[in-house]
Amino acid sequence: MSDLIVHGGKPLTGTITPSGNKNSVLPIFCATLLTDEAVTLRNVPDITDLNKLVAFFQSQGSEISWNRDTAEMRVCHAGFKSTLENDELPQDMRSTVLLYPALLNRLRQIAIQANTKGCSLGVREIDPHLEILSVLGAIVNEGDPLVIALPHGFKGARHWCDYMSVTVTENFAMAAALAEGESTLINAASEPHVQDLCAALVAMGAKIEGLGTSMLKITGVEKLHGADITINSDYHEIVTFLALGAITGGEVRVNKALPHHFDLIARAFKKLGVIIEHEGDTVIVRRGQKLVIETPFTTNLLPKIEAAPWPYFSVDLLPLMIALSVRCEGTIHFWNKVYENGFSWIPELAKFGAHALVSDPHRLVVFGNRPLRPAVVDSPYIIRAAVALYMVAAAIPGQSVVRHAEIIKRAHPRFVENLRTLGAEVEWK
Ligand SMILES: CC(=O)N[C@H]1[C@@H](OP(=O)(O)OP(=O)(O)OC[C@H]2O[C@@H](n3ccc(=O)[nH]c3=O)[C@H](O)[C@@H]2O)O[C@H](CO)[C@@H](O)[C@@H]1O
Ligand SMILES: C=C(OP(=O)(O)O)C(=O)O
Repeated sequence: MSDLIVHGGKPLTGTITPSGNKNSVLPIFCATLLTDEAVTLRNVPDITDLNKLVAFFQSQGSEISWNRDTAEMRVCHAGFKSTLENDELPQDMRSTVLLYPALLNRLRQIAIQANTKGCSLGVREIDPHLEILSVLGAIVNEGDPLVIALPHGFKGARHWCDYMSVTVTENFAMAAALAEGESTLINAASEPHVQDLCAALVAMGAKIEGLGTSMLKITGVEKLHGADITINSDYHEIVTFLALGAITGGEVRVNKALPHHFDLIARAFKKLGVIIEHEGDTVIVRRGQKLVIETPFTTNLLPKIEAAPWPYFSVDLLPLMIALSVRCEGTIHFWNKVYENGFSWIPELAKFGAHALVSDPHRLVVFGNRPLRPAVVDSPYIIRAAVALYMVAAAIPGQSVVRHAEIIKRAHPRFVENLRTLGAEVEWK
């Protein structure tokens, strides 16, 4: 059941309620291990990454009750064992790194693989994580596996990151929340999910200033406590359904959006001719958008969408814009300032008849509106590349197949069910 069988060419129309953001729920779920008190989580998405972490915590003695129908979960780690049952932490997901601060706090020593895999967008570095853990008092012993020890607990410190890393910032916040003294992180990431984690830590009793900025100041507290936390909607999923409406010519409404996330996202859509509207917390793409790439006033400038750490346009949303541009009249340049392997899947687009040139590992030019045909394509291990390939298939009359698309389940529960409510003909096989 890993391939998507797609009968495309129909305008997708209807209303979607998005699920909780994977990149918010995973760090928040890992942060629950920082307390022995019960934490309630709401709007919890039933995704494979989270299920792996749940299985890991349960094998360690944590009590977890998860009502998947109401998306509510209660977590209590009072019974968490003092040694690890299994040498291996959950695999094939970047968020495994987010277990380090709480595990070190509880166990004082962990062994980890230097090669933690997330999406195959590029080298997923471990060094900046080891660096912040060391700065905050941990000792890293070379070897395979690497052994990290925390003999005396985390100690507050000041650190300036090489670059704004999402999970490094999240790990710093979790470790510093229970460190002795004050900590400062400069060049911190500020993605909505980083802000969500910091807000969740504050709800658990942490003292954090600078949420949403590039400098976090954290005063360590002795203990964190239980809390009731609602996971925010997944803006990646919201953009996915809006982009699907636009590429198929249908009208899609997505509710429960946070409008303040959408200024730059709406600008990116507009560069592709698509107008995004808001009615309260509902975001709308109207039927029959004219997919034409906006012409800049500056002569001899190729229109571009560039992705970098927030508040730039999000790199995880770039594949969705690339897919949309394939149906647009005109030529556009995409610049992925983050990952060196983010365009590895572009040759698959050519199988549909699309014309796209990867000019270097970070830059792509799409020559839009070429005649398209159904195709059988292979998804890489990149969530939104699989979604992007589906988007193009959904826009082309006839049967296409997106092989190995099951990676979508890492982030988007009920993906196919949601598509069917919009009138899509699609199934897992
Ligand atoms: C679980 C989770 O939250 N995963 C997200 C998190 O991964 P993650 O936290 O792993 O991503 P990072 O922010 O660390 O960036 C990924 C890689 O990009 C490179 N890099 C990044 C920024 C930069 O200015 N310079 C640079 O070189 C580094 O090699 C880095 O290892 O953030 C990524 C970037 O938004 C998203 O794609 C992932 O979905
Ligand atoms: C890259 C992603 O996730 P991860 O960092 O977990 O691989 C993603 O969600 O697109």
